[in-house]
Parts: sequence; C-alpha cells; structure tokens
Amino acid sequence: MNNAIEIQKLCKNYKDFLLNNISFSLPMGYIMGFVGQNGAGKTTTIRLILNMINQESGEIKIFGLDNVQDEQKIKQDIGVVFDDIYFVDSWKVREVERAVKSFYSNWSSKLFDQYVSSFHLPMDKKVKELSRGMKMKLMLAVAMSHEARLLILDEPTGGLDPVARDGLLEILSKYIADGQKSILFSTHITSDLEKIADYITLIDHGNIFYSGTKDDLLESFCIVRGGPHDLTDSLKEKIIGLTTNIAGFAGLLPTPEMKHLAPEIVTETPSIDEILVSISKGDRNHE
Ligand SMILES: Nc1ncnc2c1ncn2[C@@H]1O[C@H](COP(=O)(O)OP(=O)(O)OP(=O)(O)O)[C@@H](O)[C@H]1O
Repeated sequence: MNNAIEIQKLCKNYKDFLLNNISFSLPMGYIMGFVGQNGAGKTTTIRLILNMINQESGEIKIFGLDNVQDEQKIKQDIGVVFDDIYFVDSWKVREVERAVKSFYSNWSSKLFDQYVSSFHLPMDKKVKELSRGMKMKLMLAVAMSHEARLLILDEPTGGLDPVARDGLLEILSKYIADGQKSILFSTHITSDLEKIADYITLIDHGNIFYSGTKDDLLESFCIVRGGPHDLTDSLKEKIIGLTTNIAGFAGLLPTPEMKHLAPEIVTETPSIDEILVSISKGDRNHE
C-alpha cells in the first residue's frame, strides 16, 4: 500500500518535552485523525513533517520522498491549515489568492472561486475584517485550490459553528473520494473524527499510544462499569484511568481482558473522547 506520510523513529527534544521515537503511516486515500491532550506533541509533529523545525533523528517520507531533501517538490502537493491565519491582515480575499497562486503550478482560480462561494466568503473584505471561522474557511479554500494530494489540518474546525463544521467534513470526504488524496487532521473535536476518519493516531506525552484504523481502536478497548465489590485487585491493575466512588467503578479495559470479567460488570464501546480521557486519567494515576 502506498503511504502519503511515513514517519519512522522521529525524535524532537525541547527543554521540557520529548517527542519520543514516534512512528506511524497514513495510507494514501484516507483521512487520519491526529489526537492527544494539550501539549501531547501534535503540532510539533506537524511542524516536523513540514520541515518548519529540525528533527533530532528519524525519517519522514511524504509520497515516498524525503521531507527535507525534496521539500520544494513535496510542498507543491501539500495544503496546510493552522489554527492561526498566516495571511497579511490588510489583504482582501481576492488579494490573498493573487499572492498565493504564484507559488503553485497547479493552482485553480476556478476551484478557489467555488470554495469561496460555497463558504460564503466576501471577496472584498480584508483578512482582519473576517471572523475567526471565516479566516479558517479562507485558509481551507487556499489549501484545497491547488489539487494538493495531502492536506495537513491543525485544529481546522476550532472556529467553526456546527453547521459550518458539518459542511467542512462533507467537503473533506469528497476531497479524498478519488482515492489519490489524503488528510492528516489534528483536532480536539473527536466527534468530527468519529464521522469521517478512517485512521486514528493517538499521541500521549510525546509517545504514540495507538496508530491504526478507527474501527480497530474502538474494538481494542471497552468501557467497564461495575459495583464496588466487582473490582478485584487483578482487574484494578488492568483498567486504564480507573475512577471509583461509593456506587462503584468505571474505566477503560483492553478488549482481550473482557473474557475474564464477572457477568455483573457492564461493558460498552468507548468513544474516542472516552479513550483519551481514560488515558489521561491513567497517566495521572501513575504520577
Ligand atoms: N519552540 C518550543 N520550545 C520549547 N518547547 C516547545 C516549543 N514548541 C512546543 N514546545 C513544547 O512541546 C510540547 C508539545 O507541544 P505541541 O504544540 O506539539 O502540543 P499539541 O499536542 O499540539 O498541543 P495542543 O493540543 O495544546 O495544541 C509542549 O510541552 C510545548 O510546550
């Protein structure tokens, strides 16, 4: 299978943070959600992929090419959206297009106009006059107007209302429909990923906790709940992010451990949010 992104043993060291030897791949034609708590290392990983910061060690390949040596070639094929707008404040929407299009050999003004119109962006407004959601939509329009084969989105839905978010998810699903495009989508709004992501990479304190299909992730764990007397010592050790109170306990359990459960214990399929919260509680329980 061809990979849009292939990361091997990537490390980055800051004073108080280590991106610890991470590896994961995004297969061509799919959407990968990139999730983790604040400060887990998502933006650092994205900056490394885009060669905006230097890595200490490891390898990053985009469409099979080295992200540093072949940077110029690769960047023609990537569209990026960050949570901060990077266009000049005094530019009007039309001027943003004029400024950006010269960088891309595949730029399509027709596509840009279509996105601007479907996002209801006013062509004559200046960047500084746009709302946060409008700025986000402008960055998305730019990212998608040069037929990029890889979109890298860092919190793209943060400023969008639920209707606009839903519209965006539809656009992203259509964007990858030809099987030739891929999206790495970092977000805290995991319900968006439940709708459209095929793969999930979950990063926890600079380590990859999980990378694989969303379905496998949700099948790999279950939420368990039981009364105070159902919690044995051996079960306690296996539960990630255990919470207890007078009524009983709850937490996340690796699915293979389900076969040892007493029949009174209730199990449910977790949401991505529940997995994230349990992992973070598990980290705190071990501190
Ligand atoms: N330039 C830098 N110098 C020192 N530390 C940094 C630098 N950039 C990021 N960090 C640290 O690296 C860690 C990971 O930050 P990063 O921005 O990658 O997290 P994130 O997962 O994107 O978080 P969030 O969800 O809050 O955006 C944090 O502890 C942050 O303080």
